[in-house]
Amino acid sequence: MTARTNGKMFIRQHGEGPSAMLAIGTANPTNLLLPQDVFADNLFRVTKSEHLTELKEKMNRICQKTGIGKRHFHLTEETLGAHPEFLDRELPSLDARIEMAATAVPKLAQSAAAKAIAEWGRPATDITHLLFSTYSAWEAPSADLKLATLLGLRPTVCRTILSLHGCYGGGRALHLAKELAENNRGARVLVACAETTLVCFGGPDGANLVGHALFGDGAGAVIVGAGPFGEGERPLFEMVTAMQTTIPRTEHVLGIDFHLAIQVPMLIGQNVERCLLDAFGGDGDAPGSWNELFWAVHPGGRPILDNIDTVLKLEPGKLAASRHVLREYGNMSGATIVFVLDELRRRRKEEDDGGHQLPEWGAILAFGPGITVETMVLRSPR
Ligand SMILES: CC(C)(COP(=O)(O)OP(=O)(O)OC[C@H]1O[C@@H](n2cnc3c(N)ncnc32)[C@H](O)[C@@H]1OP(=O)(O)O)[C@@H](O)C(=O)NCCC(=O)NCCSC(=O)CC(=O)O
Repeated sequence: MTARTNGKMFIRQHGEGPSAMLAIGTANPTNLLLPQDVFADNLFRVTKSEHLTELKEKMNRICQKTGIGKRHFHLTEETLGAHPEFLDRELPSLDARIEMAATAVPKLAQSAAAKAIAEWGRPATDITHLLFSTYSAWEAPSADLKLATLLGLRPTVCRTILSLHGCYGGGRALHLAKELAENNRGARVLVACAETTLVCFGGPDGANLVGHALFGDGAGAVIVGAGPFGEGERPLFEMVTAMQTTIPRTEHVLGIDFHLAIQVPMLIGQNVERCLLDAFGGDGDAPGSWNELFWAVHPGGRPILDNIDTVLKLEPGKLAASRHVLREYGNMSGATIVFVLDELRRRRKEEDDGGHQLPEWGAILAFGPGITVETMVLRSPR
């Protein structure tokens, strides 16, 4: 676009697409690290629910099947002791949760973002846009301003907060960052995602066991930019195309509380291939076998990954980065996909150093309430 105003020529230039991820950082709260095999004991003890023996047995059965080894949490037994209202749904607890999250969530995001910025190697003041995705912080001015201040971003940084997207928030933020970077020459977009379960935490009941067994706390950050790339900037994954799909008539099966309908893994399994074909621009342009790709899939739960393996006929190990993140951290909602991308690039580097032939093309799949699927086609620069 070119326009002439007061004799001055304004030219809006586009970046040289496609955009790319230039650096990745992750962080977890250090307050509490719980192995999954003691999670039920801990939960029922700290919530004074040990008399609910059948529920606890069921919790143990569920925990064993999650594919999770451990998770990090902001909330500790000590904090819960000071907030008995977090355990009793009859008592008002929203103000206390909001106040706690207002500090904890931007700080967690800061830890991840500082690592991404350090890897990127340029000053934080070179960031032009901030996209902060979280379901865990509700206040105004919003948590993106706090994060920008903590990081020392410049006053003209364009901030946007993405709220309540849940587990597809990371995918949505990356998708939006791609569009911003490609449409604004020189833009460097900081994507930050941070989630903490303290906003949904409650005493165990018949409906929230699976949520308790799956979710953990964490933050991820990615720097996204399009060419021309500066000295020292190294594209990790090119972001080639991106799509969002809402699966019709599934709006009631997933919410940002701990209630997850039992059909979720099946519904995702039934729909991912169509989303992928659309993202690749139709059946003719998709790879002959999905095994030709590398994969970054949101590990919403073990059966979700199992179903994707089955419907896409993936070879064992194709979802290894997702299974690793699920095992080490659990489901950290929108932040999880950044952990998967980080693990994926680590594994690819190791395999490359070992002389293995690596797939050039890949895909991101992230899911959340809606049911919404964010799909992105990636390419790894040679
Ligand atoms: C809960 C599981 C670990 C159980 O593993 P399996 O299904 O292999 O085992 P299973 O069939 O023997 O089930 C064990 C027990 O869990 C119960 N069970 C299974 N799924 C359930 C659900 N969604 N809600 C309530 N109970 C459930 C079964 O009835 C059974 O109870 P009993 O033992 O009494 O017979 C797994 O199904 C799982 O991870 N499900 C969650 C997947 C999911 O919806 N993820 C989306 C997360 S949300 C997300 O990522 C996006 C977002 O939030 O935005």
